[in-house]
Amino acid sequence: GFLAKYRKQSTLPGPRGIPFFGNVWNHIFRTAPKEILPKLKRFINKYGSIFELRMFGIHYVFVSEPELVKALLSSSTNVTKGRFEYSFFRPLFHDGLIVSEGKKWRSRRKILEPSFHFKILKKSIETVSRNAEEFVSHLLNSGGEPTEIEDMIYLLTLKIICETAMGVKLNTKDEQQNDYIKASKMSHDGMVYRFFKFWLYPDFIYRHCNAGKMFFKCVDLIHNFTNQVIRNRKELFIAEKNGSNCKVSTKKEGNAFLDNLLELEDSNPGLFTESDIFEEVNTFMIAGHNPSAATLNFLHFLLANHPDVQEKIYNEQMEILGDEKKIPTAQDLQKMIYLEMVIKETLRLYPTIPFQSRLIVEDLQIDEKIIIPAGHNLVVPIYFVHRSKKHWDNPEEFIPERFTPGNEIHPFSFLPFSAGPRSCIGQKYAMMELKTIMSTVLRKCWLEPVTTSVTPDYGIILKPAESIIVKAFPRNGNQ
Ligand code: HEM
Repeated sequence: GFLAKYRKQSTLPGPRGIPFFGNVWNHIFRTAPKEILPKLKRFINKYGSIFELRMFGIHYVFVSEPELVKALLSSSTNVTKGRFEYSFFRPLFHDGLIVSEGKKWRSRRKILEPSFHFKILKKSIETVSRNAEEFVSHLLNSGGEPTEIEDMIYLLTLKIICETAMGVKLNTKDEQQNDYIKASKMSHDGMVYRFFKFWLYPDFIYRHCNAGKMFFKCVDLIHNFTNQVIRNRKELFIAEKNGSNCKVSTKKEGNAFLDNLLELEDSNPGLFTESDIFEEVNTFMIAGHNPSAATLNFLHFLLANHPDVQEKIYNEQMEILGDEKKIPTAQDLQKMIYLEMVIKETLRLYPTIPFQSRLIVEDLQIDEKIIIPAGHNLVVPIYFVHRSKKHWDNPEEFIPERFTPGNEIHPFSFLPFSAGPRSCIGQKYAMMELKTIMSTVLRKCWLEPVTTSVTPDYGIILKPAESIIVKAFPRNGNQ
């Protein structure tokens, strides 16, 4: 009977606001984007693990205590994304898995999940390895000179997702893929920019201003590239199908993601359409290359600055694989315990998706006293959950040993892939990809730092404010 239902006249702590604009206007909108993370940190320090920001009657409840986060992310009903801020995503993602809701999301998730089954992922290791080797030779071509790695890394992960999931090999010399990567980054920055400029919220205004025009130009470029990938694969798919009387699916075991969708279209005419294929291929091409690339960027930075960790990974690699050329098998990847600890520690310090939000569709009791009413948004600031002093010793430091198997870690204090029903569908894929790439890079290269410190920048994808520059030397060459 003591449950004090938290109503619109909030009893939750938070900075003071003004009517209509709430407290977002003076505390967030008027803050430079690079000051947002420090500001949110001050709020958490001041108001604790649950506080509220409000604007235009929309409530954002920030929850950073793992037990409370658990109530949210384990919920099977609160799986809808924050409707307002995710509406900025729609022109880019349409109604793909990242933003879809309700029945559509549930059925799509079920259809798409088997494409990321372990059996399928196993088949991608070789492709990932081959692309990683090409990346290593570019890196080593620099002859030990300071090299900015971000562009090379984005191209690497884009090529990997296109080849493994879409069955389309990109032409290295083709400028279009670089334009795609640039447009994809700019569209993300564009969405963040819009969020801070409330007068750009109405679509009819946004479409006519320079920022909006630039955003839609990027979206067009991205969509054209996606369509080209689909066309390329579809031509092959049709040719294969016409070449034999049997269905394509019976010929190949463990098809790539796009082949599965083409089969669905083929066997359910009218029910699974071209536009259904487009929205998911487009979604998976973006989500499948962007956070992995951002993570690899941070990984190279951390490893260049921690030679002891690099050496330990190298030793583990040699123990498992024996030499620098061997392509790892799925079992080999499973044995790379220390490398996995390093990847996890990188994702703890730099969770490349730093915030998640959910729309509460059914009143949610998150502890004995507090019920968040339907209609509010809950935001999990993962970046701060990962740096909480309560749950991590020396949280600001890079200590892979904290992930030694057997160490006790609250499962909801480490959420780089989120958790529960709406967690990352590509989590296993990403770990396979990151391990395979780092195994290839570190067996062949020794990294030294040029960039020695970074400041993470607020964004949909967490990125360093500075360019990451390293020097790469061959491991068994003239070091
Ligand atoms: C290090 C790499 C990655 C990280 C850190 C990451 C992180 C995340 C997180 C935190 C979410 C939940 C987002 C939210 O709640 O708003 C998510 C969702 C998603 N991720 Fe990943 N991801 C990674 C790689 C991938 C890859 C490789 C793919 C595809 C192959 C992928 C596809 C998706 C999709 C489609 C969703 C939406 C799932 C749904 O709503 O049902 N991600 N990811």
